[in-house]
Amino acid sequence: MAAEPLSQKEIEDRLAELPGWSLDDGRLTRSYRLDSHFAAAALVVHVARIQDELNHHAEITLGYDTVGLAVSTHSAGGAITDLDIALARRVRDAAPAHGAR
Ligand SMILES: C[C@H](O)[C@H](O)[C@H]1CNC2=NC(N)=NC(=O)C2=N1
Repeated sequence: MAAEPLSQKEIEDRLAELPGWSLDDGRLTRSYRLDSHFAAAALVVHVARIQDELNHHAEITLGYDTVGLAVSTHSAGGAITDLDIALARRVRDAAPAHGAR
């Protein structure tokens, strides 16, 4: 079944449990800072594994000590759906072990 677009209120309710995540230009976004470039790259690899498990993929930007994520659901016309929320929750739970903040 195709994922349904979330309403603004549903997005806001879910964002309340996703510290640092926000809605930016219609995409769910978060930027993390890490202790080194290698730590940032390791987070990218970890997120890539999560994304393949979920079959849902964000645009990822690797900087010197930063990782930027931006996601929406292409198959829902670029809307925010629970697939985006599920990915953000998995990343939220995985990031602290990398020292991401
Ligand atoms: C065929 C495959 O299921 C789709 O292309 C998946 C892959 N990853 C995806 N990622 C995102 N962000 N949106 C999608 O609609 C999507 N669809």
